[in-house]
Amino acid sequence: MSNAKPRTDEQHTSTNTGTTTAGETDEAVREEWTDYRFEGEAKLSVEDLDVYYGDDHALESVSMDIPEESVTALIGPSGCGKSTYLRCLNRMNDRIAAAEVDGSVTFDGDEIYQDGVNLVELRKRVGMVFQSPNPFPKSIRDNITYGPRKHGDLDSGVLAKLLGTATTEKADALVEQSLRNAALWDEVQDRLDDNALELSGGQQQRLCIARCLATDPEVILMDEPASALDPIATSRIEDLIADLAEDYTVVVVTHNMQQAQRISDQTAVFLTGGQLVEYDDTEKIFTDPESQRVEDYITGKFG
Ligand SMILES: Nc1ncnc2c1ncn2[C@@H]1O[C@H](COP(=O)(O)OP(=O)(O)OP(=O)(O)O)[C@@H](O)[C@H]1O
Repeated sequence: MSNAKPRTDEQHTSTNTGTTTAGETDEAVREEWTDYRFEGEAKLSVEDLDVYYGDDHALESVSMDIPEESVTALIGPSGCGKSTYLRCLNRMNDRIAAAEVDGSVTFDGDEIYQDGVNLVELRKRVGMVFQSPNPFPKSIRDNITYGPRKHGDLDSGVLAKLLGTATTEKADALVEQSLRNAALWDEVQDRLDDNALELSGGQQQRLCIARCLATDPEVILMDEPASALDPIATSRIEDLIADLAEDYTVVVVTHNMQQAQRISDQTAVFLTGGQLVEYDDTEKIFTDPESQRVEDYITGKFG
């Protein structure tokens, strides 16, 4: 999965008391706990991000680098800002009239919060999968080809170059490739013209992932992608996420701490007030967190 590496002891020196030492502020300590270092490039880099919904300060000065080709889990109690944070990464909060975003997010080094950014292009490169499967009420095939057709990608652009010549052949190849990558091909290859709403919930969610893959993203944002699914379907989604991380940068919100431990390379813990309190290798977060509040949260003492 990831090439992310833990910090060295010199870089990672705070104690496990959750309290401040003389002269330090809470902020200073938290910054140290959230300054996750890794080898390789940051795919997304978030700096001093604040989000307000009217008077509600939903995210408070969050800074966080996300390593490429790995799984980053976002955990924390309800209302702590995980979904808000996720939506900042492809500017989906722009669609919420009350949301005001302040700060910087760079994607491959380019600022996404600047004038002139092509949001359609951004959201193709930074795709999103939601909590409840939301396939279009169309055939399985059309669910996959809808986006690329709408954006003309079957006739020009990267997908066209990748996928043969005639448009129909390109579409067939795209459908098969996307469904294979979403681990759904074997189950639906004989029913591509059936309505997607006839699929099971777990199949619908994998179709939504396939639909996202069909637009050729580099990052996949997932907001509790398995919370509406039964244990078997959840397990398939978890396996799929692990596979996807070989080629994509995956950021996933989950309420399920066992799931975060199973699927992620690094975990960010948000707590009440929209604060990122600790960000580190998943194993470290779940076995030896620095913050007492994080320890209390992951051991079920609150939240
Ligand atoms: N569209 C919105 N309009 C107004 N306030 C919102 C909106 N979306 C979220 N909020 C507020 O922002 C805060 C953070 O919400 P958010 O959904 O990001 O948290 P979360 O950690 O994802 O919660 P959950 O785990 O319950 O999904 C909450 O106080 C919430 O009420």
